[in-house]
Amino acid sequence: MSLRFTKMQGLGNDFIVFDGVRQPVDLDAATIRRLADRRFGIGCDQILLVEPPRLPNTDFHYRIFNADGSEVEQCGNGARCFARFVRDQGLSDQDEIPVGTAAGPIRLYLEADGQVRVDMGVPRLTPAQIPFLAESESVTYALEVAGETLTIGAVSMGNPHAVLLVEDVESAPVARLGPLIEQHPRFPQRVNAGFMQILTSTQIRLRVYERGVGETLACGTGACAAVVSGRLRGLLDSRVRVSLPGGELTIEWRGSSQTLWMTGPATTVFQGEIE
Ligand SMILES: N[C@H](CCC[C@H](N)C(=O)O)C(=O)O
Repeated sequence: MSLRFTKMQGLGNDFIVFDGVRQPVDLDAATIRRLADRRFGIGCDQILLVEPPRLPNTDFHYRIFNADGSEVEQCGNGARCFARFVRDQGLSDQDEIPVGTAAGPIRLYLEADGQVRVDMGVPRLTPAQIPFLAESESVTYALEVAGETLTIGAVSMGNPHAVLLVEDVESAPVARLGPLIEQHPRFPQRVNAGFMQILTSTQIRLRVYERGVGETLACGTGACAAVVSGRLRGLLDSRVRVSLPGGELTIEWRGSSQTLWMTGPATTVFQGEIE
């Protein structure tokens, strides 16, 4: 069976996007791993699948698979590429696109300048919502990792994130601590690990070791989670520029039960067909 696909990227976080509305797409974990492989397959961080709507008042359903084959609840850079894809493929002619995900509905807005703005919903902070094993909700938690006691924030944007403060992202021990945090037993669904350097109250630098992938050039939900954690710690304002290795996102969050907004680019790289 041959499948048409579109290769896309958001700040270097790259995706294979399949139209599951006009062609039947059935992806098992082994197929996903092979498609995502950068030598034996097409190569990507995540696979995005566009499907007919499942939730009321949505135009599409949005499924996300990590390169390791795991299906996950949310992907921020992918959401922006999703909006660009459905417009460019003629699946939608709207500038505002309500989309259902495993984490609930989000709304995508195609902006005049080509950027995409996403209503990412309200951050989830209780241990049960992350999920994270902790006695009670706290702004930060102590996490024992390889004999060290780390101070982390724990935030869900539908998918789980642990956020550490570091002095300098360049020298942060991402390769050493990333996998240890990702697999930590207190995160029963594993976790994405963000390493945040606060530059000012309106600008941070961030590197993310992503669950199911490893370090990526950018992580949209990771940027959201980092700003939430920084703001809860009293270190960040409500509008923050997040500089990731692959480029910059703008995150806006007014705190508590307010919705969080992410704005950034979405780029089509090439289209193809694969057996
Ligand atoms: N690795 C993430 C999914 C992709 C998130 C990231 N690519 C983004 O832009 O939000 C997880 O397992 O929850």
